[in-house]
Amino acid sequence: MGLHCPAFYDEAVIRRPPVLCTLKKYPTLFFILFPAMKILTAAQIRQLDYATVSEQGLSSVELMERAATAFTKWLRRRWSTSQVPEVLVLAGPGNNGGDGLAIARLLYQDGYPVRVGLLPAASYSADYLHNRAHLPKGVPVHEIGATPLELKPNGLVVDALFGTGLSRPLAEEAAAVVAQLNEARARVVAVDLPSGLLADSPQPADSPIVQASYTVSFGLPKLAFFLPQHAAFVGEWHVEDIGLSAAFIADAEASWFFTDASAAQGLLPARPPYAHKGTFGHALLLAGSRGKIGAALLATQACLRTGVGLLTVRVPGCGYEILQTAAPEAMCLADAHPDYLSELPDLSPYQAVGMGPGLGQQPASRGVLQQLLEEAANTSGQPLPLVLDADALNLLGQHRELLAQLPPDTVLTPHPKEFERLTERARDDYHRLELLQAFAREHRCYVVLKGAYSCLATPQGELHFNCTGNPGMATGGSGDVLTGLLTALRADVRLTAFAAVQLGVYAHGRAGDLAAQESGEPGLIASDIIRYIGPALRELTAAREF
Ligand SMILES: NC(=O)C1=CN([C@@H]2O[C@H](COP(=O)(O)OP(=O)(O)OC[C@H]3O[C@@H](n4cnc5c(N)ncnc54)[C@H](OP(=O)(O)O)[C@@H]3O)[C@@H](O)[C@H]2O)[C@@H](O)CC1
Ligand SMILES: Nc1ncnc2c1ncn2[C@@H]1O[C@H](COP(=O)(O)OP(=O)(O)O)[C@@H](O)[C@H]1O
Ligand SMILES: [K+]
Repeated sequence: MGLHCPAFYDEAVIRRPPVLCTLKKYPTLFFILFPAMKILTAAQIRQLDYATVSEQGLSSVELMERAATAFTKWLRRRWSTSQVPEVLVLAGPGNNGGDGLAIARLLYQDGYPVRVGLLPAASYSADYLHNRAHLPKGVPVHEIGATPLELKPNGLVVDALFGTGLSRPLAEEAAAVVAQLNEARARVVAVDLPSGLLADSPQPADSPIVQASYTVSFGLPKLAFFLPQHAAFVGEWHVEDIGLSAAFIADAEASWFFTDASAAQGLLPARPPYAHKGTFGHALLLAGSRGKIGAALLATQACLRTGVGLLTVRVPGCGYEILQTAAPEAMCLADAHPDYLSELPDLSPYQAVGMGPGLGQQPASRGVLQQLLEEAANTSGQPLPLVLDADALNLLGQHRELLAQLPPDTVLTPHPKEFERLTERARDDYHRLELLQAFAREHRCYVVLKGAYSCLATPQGELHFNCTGNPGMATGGSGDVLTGLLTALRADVRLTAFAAVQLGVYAHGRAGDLAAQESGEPGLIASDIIRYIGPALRELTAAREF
């Protein structure tokens, strides 16, 4: 999906049976749910191909036909024959090109005006040759690479040059074709992957890569789709089910995952009928400084709306009346200092503490953070769950010696800039993921790297990409809402740390999506997200068991 692409907020998605799921903004497309929503490497995807063929007694050409049929159905749903003056299918020499030739045949049979451009190569895959031989005679075919592409205005280009078999950057004829497509700003639909893009690993910054408007992929999303640096190449992405081996996917080793509706559904236990407020925990928020009490208030309201049993908020003196007036459900402890936090209250009543929104970076507030880390680690039994955000992270970045004191399972929610302050400047998005994985492992914490596909790193080194949220949430205060939400879920002792963070990040994005249905993306403000936390959590709550 491209960061620029229109969001799609469809409440119906979560009402689908759990076996079907959908990705983020494209609930029109769904695929079979595998137990853990894994993202496989290109090498594993090749093995998956073989496993599917042998398990289901298929020929590889039959699997290719499934892929081509799925792609063609997708295209037909989007554009009718009368809406496109021409579909130019560009086919490379491997199975991606084979898919393209099968797609050209199917589209031609459906009545689309199809033309095929073949990229010459020293050798071709067997399934490519099969589909080349079965291309109907009525489809005009010509070579591409040496001569300029002739692109019809408003025509569609199907990019089937290279997919997961790409082994090196594109050069010569292939690079020339990509340059022409990109220069012409052609409307390109990529088959499986935009040609020239590696599925799961870094490549030189100047690699020729097709800038697709849409990418229609098969079975599972590729890691490359989740990285902001690829938004201009991948465009709006979709994954189509082609019945790949569920058994192979279930057994495959993976450290990359994605959280979609099916993965998040049921993560929140229903409230027991005889519950009392103690059942859901007492949370403490340490937030706000003069001029930024709003951040504390947003976190407060989000924490309340997430269902915390009791909430106490510690704000500087200037925030006391604001908090008491705007959030009567919360208790308020005013700090002795009027402008910023200078003292840590007694932690014994609390099941979780959130710190950071609007905090400021005063030395006294750093002292509060330091004391919090020490006391949270030294509580009897399990360490006190912490959620650290915003200026709490910036203070950690300035005093990295404090990182060694993070209690295990602490949750950190940096945006990329804050994460950089905790580690180092990342060369690219892949390097940032490496830093993220290493940081979460070393400090035995959960880190939510916030963005379009927020990435949750676990102490075990897993990376989970979240599939909810929209660009309307790129507005001040959205992160404060997440802090409040996560603090409430960490105070709920019924949830593991992982479930609380995975659920919280998903629900935050889902609340933003529901809010955007009402307000539109530009009109969305952080308070709107808070109003939809309840409806988002209702969707995700497990059935009550007696
Ligand atoms: N698994 C699945 O789920 C399914 C997969 N399917 C489809 O198969 C696709 C993968 O097909 P694939 O393995 O044949 O690889 P593909 O991308 O066509 O390229 C390989 C060819 O390109 C060549 N080549 C490589 N790099 C190059 C370069 N830079 N410049 C020039 N040449 C280069 C390479 O040559 P070599 O590296 O050996 O020199 C070889 O000839 C996958 O993306 C999907 O579309 C579906 O049909 C069914 C379900
Ligand atoms: N384009 C986007 N798509 C999805 N979610 C987004 C997008 N932009 C921002 N968000 C979400 O909004 C929140 C912004 O947090 P943050 O940058 O800390 O904002 P602030 O500090 O202003 O509260 C994060 O949870 C992030 O994942
Ligand atoms: K392609």
